[in-house]
Amino acid sequence: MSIQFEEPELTGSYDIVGSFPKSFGYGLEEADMEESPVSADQPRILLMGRRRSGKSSIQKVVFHKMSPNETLFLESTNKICKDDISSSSFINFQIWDFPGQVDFCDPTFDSEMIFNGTGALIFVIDAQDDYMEALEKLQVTVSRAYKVKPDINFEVFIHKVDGLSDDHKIETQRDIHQRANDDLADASLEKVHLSFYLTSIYDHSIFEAFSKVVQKLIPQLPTLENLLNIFISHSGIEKAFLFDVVSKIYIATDSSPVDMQCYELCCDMIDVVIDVSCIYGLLDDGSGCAYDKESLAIIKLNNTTVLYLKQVTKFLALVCILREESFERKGLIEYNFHCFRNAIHEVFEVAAANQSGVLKGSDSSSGSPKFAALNGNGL
Ligand SMILES: Nc1nc2c(ncn2[C@@H]2O[C@H](COP(=O)(O)OP(=O)(O)OP(=O)(O)O)[C@@H](O)[C@H]2O)c(=O)[nH]1
Repeated sequence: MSIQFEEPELTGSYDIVGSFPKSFGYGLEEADMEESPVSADQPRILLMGRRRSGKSSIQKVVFHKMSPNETLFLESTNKICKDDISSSSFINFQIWDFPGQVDFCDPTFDSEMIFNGTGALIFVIDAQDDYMEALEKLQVTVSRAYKVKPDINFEVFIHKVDGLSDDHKIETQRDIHQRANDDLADASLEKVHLSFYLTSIYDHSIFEAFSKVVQKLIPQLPTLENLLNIFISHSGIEKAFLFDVVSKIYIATDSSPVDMQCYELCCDMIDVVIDVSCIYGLLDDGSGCAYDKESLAIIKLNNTTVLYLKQVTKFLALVCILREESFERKGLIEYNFHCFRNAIHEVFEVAAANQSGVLKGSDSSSGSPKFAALNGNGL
């Protein structure tokens, strides 16, 4: 495998002890750009479930780069932990990690306040344990939340599946799916939709699942997918992901199916780029950014595949997979990337303007970007 990096002057100060830099050092040139896909009052993603089901581990591994083995030493959570990740991530949500023993009958539990600002409720079930009690708790939790805010997305993580055989995983998912929906029907809540995911912190499944949860909360998702589709079809690219760099959650991808191996390859590429930048890209005094608007990396694999990463905004990166022969038209890809990047900026500028009540004129995202076609003609 040959690795070719094009990393112009990366500067910044980082603590690189086995984790992502805390001060990510985003380029000041974009500091004034509002990237939030959601309103300023920050909707929440709640992590609920029984004790020791793995809630804090999920939050630490996905958003704080904790290694899965370190989660063995996490102490039990005994009060609601509110984590605001918006300063380092595109994802402008608060993650609220609930203690497993939370009691809905407790008068101090203010369900109105807790569920009202909630976008998604993730209920974590330990698949290695007896899940009957967890299912009871799921039903009570969903009933409570649905009463307060019926449009919450209810997401069920069937977690710790690393300990299960493939057959056992499928059987467990089928059983939990069936029982959970039966319980809701018994409570006359058959119209509530639950989504199920098989997850583990020991592989990329937790990132994939979180990606899907977050995507449902991004109002601009159809526009982003559309832009990615146009970009790849005009550039000879096989697959493209728009990544939140700090969490490795993909906030959008083109409409071709997601292959887990491709996703893992792209996640690994982000790790390599940021690690190399942190180690070799900073100035001697430790100042600068590990990831800025010049960040670009190209990795050629020994199977005629090329990985291409480029900065889109201070939190987002486009990571593409393409064939070596398509990469011969590098100029075309770069030109189309430029159009794509501008379009993404417009999408979020319009979103920010809408949030602040200032509507942009006809030069908004509704105008389609002028991508060049594979034969080189403008569209
Ligand atoms: N095998 C396996 N173990 C996991 C996984 N996720 C978490 N764990 C382990 O599960 C245990 C409990 O994890 P926590 O994250 O503390 O669980 P919690 O739900 O936050 O627990 P409370 O704070 O008590 O509610 C830890 O020992 C983790 O290492 C997983 O995907 N696979």
